[in-house]
Amino acid sequence: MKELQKLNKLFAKYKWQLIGGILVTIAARLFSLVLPQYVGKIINLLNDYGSGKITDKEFLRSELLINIAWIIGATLLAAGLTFVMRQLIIVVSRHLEYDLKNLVYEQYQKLSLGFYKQNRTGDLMNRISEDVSKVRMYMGPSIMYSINMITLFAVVIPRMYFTAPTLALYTLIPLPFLAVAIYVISREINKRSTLVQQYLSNLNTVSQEAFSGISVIKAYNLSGQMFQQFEEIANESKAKNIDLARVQALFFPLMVLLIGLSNIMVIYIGGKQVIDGVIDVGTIPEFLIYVNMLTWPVAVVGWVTNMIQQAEASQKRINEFLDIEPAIQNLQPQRSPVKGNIKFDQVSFTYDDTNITALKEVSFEVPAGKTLAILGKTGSGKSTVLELLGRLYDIEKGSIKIDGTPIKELNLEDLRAAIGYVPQDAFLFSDSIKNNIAFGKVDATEEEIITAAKNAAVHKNITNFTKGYDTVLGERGITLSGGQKQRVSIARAIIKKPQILLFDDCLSAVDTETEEKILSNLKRVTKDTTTIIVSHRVSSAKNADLILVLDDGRIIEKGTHQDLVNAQGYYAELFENQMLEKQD
Ligand SMILES: Nc1ncnc2c1ncn2[C@@H]1O[C@H](COP(=O)(O)OP(=O)(O)OP(=O)(O)O)[C@@H](O)[C@H]1O
Repeated sequence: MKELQKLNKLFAKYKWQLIGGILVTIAARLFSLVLPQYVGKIINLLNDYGSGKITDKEFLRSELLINIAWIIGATLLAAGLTFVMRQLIIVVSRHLEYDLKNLVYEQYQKLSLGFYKQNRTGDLMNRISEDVSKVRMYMGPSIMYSINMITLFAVVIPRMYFTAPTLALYTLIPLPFLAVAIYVISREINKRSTLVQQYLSNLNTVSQEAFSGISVIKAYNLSGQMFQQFEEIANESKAKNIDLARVQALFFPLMVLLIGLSNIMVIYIGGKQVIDGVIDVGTIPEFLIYVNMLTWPVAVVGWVTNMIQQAEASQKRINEFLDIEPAIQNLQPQRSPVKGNIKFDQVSFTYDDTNITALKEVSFEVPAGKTLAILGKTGSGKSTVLELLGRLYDIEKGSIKIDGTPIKELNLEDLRAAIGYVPQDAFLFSDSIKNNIAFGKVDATEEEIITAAKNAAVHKNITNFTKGYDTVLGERGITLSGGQKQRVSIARAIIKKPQILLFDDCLSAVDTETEEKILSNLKRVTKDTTTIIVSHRVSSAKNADLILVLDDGRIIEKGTHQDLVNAQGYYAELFENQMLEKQD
């Protein structure tokens, strides 16, 4: 139960509802005890009438009516209270589930990119859905059934014992066996359902990948092979489901068998005691009802024990993530406005997971409002410079300052709010184009959205779609071309009017003419914005105030376009080649 203790903080928030739920459960159980006693009384009355002890029919009728009224009244009350009990405890467990999901989601958002590299998305999804659901079973149903069971035992067993001690003993003998049997079976059911779940998630992964990559599968004529792979997993999944069904099929027959045994004990031992005059005949139906009332709670002992064990295991997995200290922390509670002067001083950076040193002693400065272009071969560290500026990773060596302050000392929210980042692989949500652009500025007006799209040279493309800005993208919508995606992503960054704009090779999929148009628009609308353009093309870099050429994490050339052309190095060669390509 150590892991589950973490939930106590959440429980505290709903303590009054929970205490209310417990009291209502106890009351509901007490009222449900009226039925067996009054059924016993009715049978005794009828027995007395049959044996001639009662002769007054009117008296018998009114007595029966009174007893039946008691039964109806108490049963209705017990039913009403059971409803309130579920409303309180189960509803609280849904609130707790919601709180726990939010807690995990909030933590996920705080965790760094490094965390996401180390953990698979499927695992993150599982912990926030499957595991949280299992913990909810502990927070709601197990608590409710446990209280129910304890109250019922505390009241029914003494009552049985005082009414007929020997009969009580014989009746109760099969019940512990039932508890153990249910425990064993439900443990087996859980083991097998976990396997079924695993196969189901394999099936989902295979089908999802197949559907996402349907164009590649068709182009390479791999449909048959993919189907075979699917069929193999589907067959294994079917086998696991049959295994599960086999054990599940044992659950109810076993319960019926053990209840049957208890019932036979009541009738056999009870019948003998009635003949010997130890108990009256009404005790037999009274006990039969008790046995049936106790069966489910007894079975629940095994079931709940299992549920708690599973919740403990799930909470352990959730705690593993909740206990991770986010690698990137906000160390500055005060607001820190950003102007945009960027200075890298001897910055070196190694990615933890690959151990690749992506940047080696990199130093440069970009005054606020100026433009820097970074060129270099693939893998030379260009994107890393941008990621470090947004504090997606923290550096160990050197310093990165904005407006003279080390970025770690800036308020993290303000820093990120000041940055408009267009990543290499533009990610667009399955939503309208309008909302995808407004993602950069939630309260953007229609006019702002259109202006941003015009500046990103994508307005015309958008208006050509029948639904214009309301066109839905992604799975249920249209697929944009690579270049259109990049430009929508640029519109999203510039609508934010940030102090710093970071473009990671985001003009690679547009033709040079459109590239020129976007760059000149950017120059106009972002004249006070510090801009860093990462590119493979000289055309994107040539007008920058400063150009860096990176090679294997080091700066090998640095200067203006003219400086670097004169230097006759990598940049000059690239420039010449690209000029030649243009002429071809
Ligand atoms: N998240 C990461 N985890 C581990 N290693 C990484 C990560 N991102 C990049 N690297 C490694 O760091 C080095 C620099 O990568 P980076 O993406 O900065 O290069 P780049 O110059 O932007 O390349 P490209 O032009 O192909 O985009 C590469 O060797 C890359 O494999």
